[in-house]
Amino acid sequence: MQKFKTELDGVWIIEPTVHQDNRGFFIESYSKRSYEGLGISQEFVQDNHSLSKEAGTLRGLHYQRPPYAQGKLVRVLAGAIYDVAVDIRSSSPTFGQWVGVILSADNYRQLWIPQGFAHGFCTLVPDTQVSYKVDQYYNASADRGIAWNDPELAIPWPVNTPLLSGKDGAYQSLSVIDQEELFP
Ligand SMILES: Cc1cn([C@H]2C[C@H](O)[C@@H](COP(=O)(O)OP(=O)(O)O[C@H]3O[C@@H](C)C(=O)[C@@H](O)[C@H]3O)O2)c(=O)[nH]c1=O
Repeated sequence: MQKFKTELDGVWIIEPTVHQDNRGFFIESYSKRSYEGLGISQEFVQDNHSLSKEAGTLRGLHYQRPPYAQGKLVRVLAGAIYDVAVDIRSSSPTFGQWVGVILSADNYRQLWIPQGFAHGFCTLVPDTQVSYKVDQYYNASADRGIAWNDPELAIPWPVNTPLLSGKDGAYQSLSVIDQEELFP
């Protein structure tokens, strides 16, 4: 298992060791001791799993406001996504910057996104299934979002007219969100 830095402090790409044989493959998709060895020692309290039927489905950009902020360990079980983490730590020198990484069932890559980031992804192929562990429970009243097409973020999503939920079509740009709603 290896981890690779991204442009944003705290966000890591993880590549598990893949054991291939004549039947297929085997990976440890999470192991407390191995991830602690990589510096990811959060306790995960919830696992999430979503299916997006169409290519070009965009979910995001989502976060939970403090004190309910979530760290997320994201991977793809089927298909592929362009996965994005946006730094929303008000005191961060990289506030408002983002990283985008392709995660797929074929590359086995995972993205570790700690608390203090908004997260979103766009599917690259039909029937994409995404799974992620989170270190805080879901809290509907703390659920927040940033416009996927915020012109200041200018994220190069793979499609111009993604399939969105009603909620995701209505979020505002990061620059107009109150600092107390973000991460310290
Ligand atoms: C996120 C979440 C949603 N729900 C419910 C609320 C709603 O009825 C339904 C669908 O929720 P959403 O539309 O928010 O699902 P979705 O757009 O897939 O939201 C997810 O997007 C990605 C990018 C993330 O990073 C996640 O943390 C989460 O915000 O599921 C839960 O019960 N538990 C949860 O943890």
